[in-house]
Amino acid sequence: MNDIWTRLASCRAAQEDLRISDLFDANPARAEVFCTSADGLVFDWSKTTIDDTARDLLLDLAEAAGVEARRDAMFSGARINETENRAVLHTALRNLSGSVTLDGQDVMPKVRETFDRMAAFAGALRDGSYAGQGGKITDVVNIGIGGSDLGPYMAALALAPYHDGPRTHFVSNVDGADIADTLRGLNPETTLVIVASKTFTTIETMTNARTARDWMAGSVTDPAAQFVALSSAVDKTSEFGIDSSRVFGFEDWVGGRYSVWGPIGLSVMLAVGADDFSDFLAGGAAMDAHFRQAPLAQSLPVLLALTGIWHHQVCGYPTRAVLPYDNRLLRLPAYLQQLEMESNGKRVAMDGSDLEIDSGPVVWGEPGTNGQHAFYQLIHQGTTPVPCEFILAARGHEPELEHHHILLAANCLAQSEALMRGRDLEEARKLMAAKGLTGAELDRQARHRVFPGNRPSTTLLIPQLTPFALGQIIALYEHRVFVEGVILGLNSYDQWGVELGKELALQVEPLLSGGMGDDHDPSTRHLARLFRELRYQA
Ligand SMILES: O=P(O)(O)OC[C@H]1O[C@](O)(CO)[C@@H](O)[C@@H]1O
Repeated sequence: MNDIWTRLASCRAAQEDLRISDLFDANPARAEVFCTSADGLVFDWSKTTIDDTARDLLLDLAEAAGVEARRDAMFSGARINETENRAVLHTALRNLSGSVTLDGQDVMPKVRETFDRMAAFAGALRDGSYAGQGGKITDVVNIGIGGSDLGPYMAALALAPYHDGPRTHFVSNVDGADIADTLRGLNPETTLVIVASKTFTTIETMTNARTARDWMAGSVTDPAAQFVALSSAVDKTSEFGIDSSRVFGFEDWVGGRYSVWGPIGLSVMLAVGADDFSDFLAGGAAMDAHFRQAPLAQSLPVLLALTGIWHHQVCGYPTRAVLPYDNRLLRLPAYLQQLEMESNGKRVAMDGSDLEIDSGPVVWGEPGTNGQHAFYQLIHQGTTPVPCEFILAARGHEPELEHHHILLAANCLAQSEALMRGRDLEEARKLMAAKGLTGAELDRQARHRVFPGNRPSTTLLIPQLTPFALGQIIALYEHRVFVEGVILGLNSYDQWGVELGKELALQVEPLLSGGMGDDHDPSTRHLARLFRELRYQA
């Protein structure tokens, strides 16, 4: 592999004066050749500096890393999460007719049974046969954090046009403002609280769950009857007092950030119904089938991963932006931040050695067109290129507002064109001359109006943001993370990097109420003292 990395570096070095537009001149079919589709999803990666040589080397890299063998190992239930000795089988949650054996046992009967229980509960809640102590459930509050919040929250917003169940709310932050603002205005007698936590020990979630239970107990005689638990620690859910009929469990082979497909997605199922939720699963399963069957050169997850590797590890661009031109994908960037950065933000390889190459990039983003009026200035004219990943649906859900959708789409395509094309000094000078400027002032003003261009982007085009398409998109990004992780040689499925801060928070807490805390550094002790002083000032 080292040899391929070296050749990739040389290939990039040889591109010093290359402009993406030159690649289109050299190959009139580039727009079609560097555009790959699967099951209605179109991935355009032509507006990048990946030329034929780079593409072939990147594909060699995927092959040399053993992506296909590792992929097959994942789907077959091998314990590829080696630092936690766990299988990685979230894909089983979306392929209900499949069969997967783990330690000699078929895991699917339990998965199907849990799905059926979820669907029955969702049906009962939606038709009112399961009700709160004040009548039909009107509001559902999902309490969770990280993967127990970001996935369902993102999906519930994305599927708003399909939402015909109770209102859904999401509380994640331990900041009391989050739960206070959410519960204010809700009726405890018609509210269902979902405690979503894989471990059922996460301090933020358990603190919020207890606060919600106290809130409920102020109004109803049996608060626990309006609580549901989603967890892989089923024993802990009974300690909390939730009846086993409203506990939906899952196994440790479902990672937190990969868990929206199972019980953690219950809030989404309550909102849109079991049929639409099944379509979401079907979209994920269709992407799984594509990933397993398509050759590397035709595989959307592989190509998305390889553009990521090219931009970050080869070109050295430190971040990438995810820019959905779809307001309902508002939480997709936040969701992908956890998916990508918690999975691939690591400095040690699977075998315990230091990673010899940069791990995953910083991921960030915001829906267009809002981002255009905020940070696109930097994307167009800042000194560091930001590879942009545009996402666009051909159809919206508001036929009466079609002109909005056309404008939205025009902006999306215009941005990727502008990023690639740029505007040179000569053109900028002409613009300034047309405004009547001359001499040094013309030069000065023109320079500010130059766009360097040659900035890479990809575009994912979907027919419409349906439950099926959302499932495809999420599974696509999950597998992209997997492929990048295999190429980098790290374990995408653990998250040891979140532990130290959690441990120290428990030790800092007494310091804030006046404890000695000699174990802490001078700055932390000083800040804690200032915090106490400010807190107790009148
Ligand atoms: O579902 P749990 O166990 O409450 O964990 C929540 C989140 O905390 C983490 O473990 C670390 O922040 C995430 O991986 C996970 O999604």
